[in-house]
Amino acid sequence: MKTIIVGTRQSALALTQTGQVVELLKQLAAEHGIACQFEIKKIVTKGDRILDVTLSKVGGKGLFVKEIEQALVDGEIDMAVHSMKDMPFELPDGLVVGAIPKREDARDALITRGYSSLQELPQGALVGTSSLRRASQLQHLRPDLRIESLRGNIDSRLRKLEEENFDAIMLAAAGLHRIGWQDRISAYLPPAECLPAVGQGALCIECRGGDAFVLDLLGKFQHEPTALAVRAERAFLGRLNGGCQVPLGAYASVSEAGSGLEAPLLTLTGMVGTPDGATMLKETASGSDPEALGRLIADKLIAQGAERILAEVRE
Ligand SMILES: NCc1[nH]cc(CCC(=O)O)c1CC(=O)O
Repeated sequence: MKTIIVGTRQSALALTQTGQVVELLKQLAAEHGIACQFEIKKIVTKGDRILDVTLSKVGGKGLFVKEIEQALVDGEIDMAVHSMKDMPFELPDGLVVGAIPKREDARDALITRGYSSLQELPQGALVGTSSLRRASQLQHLRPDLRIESLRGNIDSRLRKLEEENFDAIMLAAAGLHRIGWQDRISAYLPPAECLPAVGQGALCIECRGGDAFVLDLLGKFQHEPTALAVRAERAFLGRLNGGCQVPLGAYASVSEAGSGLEAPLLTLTGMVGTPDGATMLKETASGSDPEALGRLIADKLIAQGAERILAEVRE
């Protein structure tokens, strides 16, 4: 019997989502009469080793995926489960996205000490986040809030909420849902208030482009509406040379076409803002070609000065 070795980071979230993916793949394989078994292999990435430094200062793309991709190229693993939002725009030679499964909640969540919404936070409240995207949008809505850096895995960030006197922190809802901690969420921020990171809530299953066995299995795991939305968001990201360390967000929704004959319609909103939230560029458009739509929104923001904002942040 064929053994598929699945590589993952070793954070609580990574292990949980990889375990969930493997369970679903086992069911799929059984349904299709594909004989295989799975083995999970934990890999430590650079992003895991330097959890005490702000990501935008560490620099470099793909902090959470590089070592795992190397293991794929070297044949030490056959498949990798990543959070889509951690994926750089370009994949190394020889590797492909084998499947994009159905998206979890894409929204950001606010976890507070006793407040039930962003609006309810007291004047000058202290909010922990190391994401420039979250900081920019929070400061845009509430210029009075004080924002301080907060890194670490989900579990350690929740601990720091108590230990380091934050009034609130922000995390992706998807991660909290996956590890069963949804009851810690005080409020969800709708995309109209806070656009999520490109690909947030989605997973990326990566494999070798020449591995027909794995590609065949993963092909049955793909969720087409999610894949279309992620393609549009990542086309936007690619045009702006973005990573997860710049104040840029995007969210695409997909409406299934009525008759089933025409292509599904995508609606994409993208934003680029200054870290202090004073300038907030945002555009929305609809279309059926995900790459064209992503580039269109990026070009609209570039025409308003998005590249200047991103260049200043990268310096
Ligand atoms: N940058 C870290 C990261 N990468 C993926 C997730 C979980 C959510 C997801 O799968 O999108 C998180 C944590 C967070 O932002 O709260």
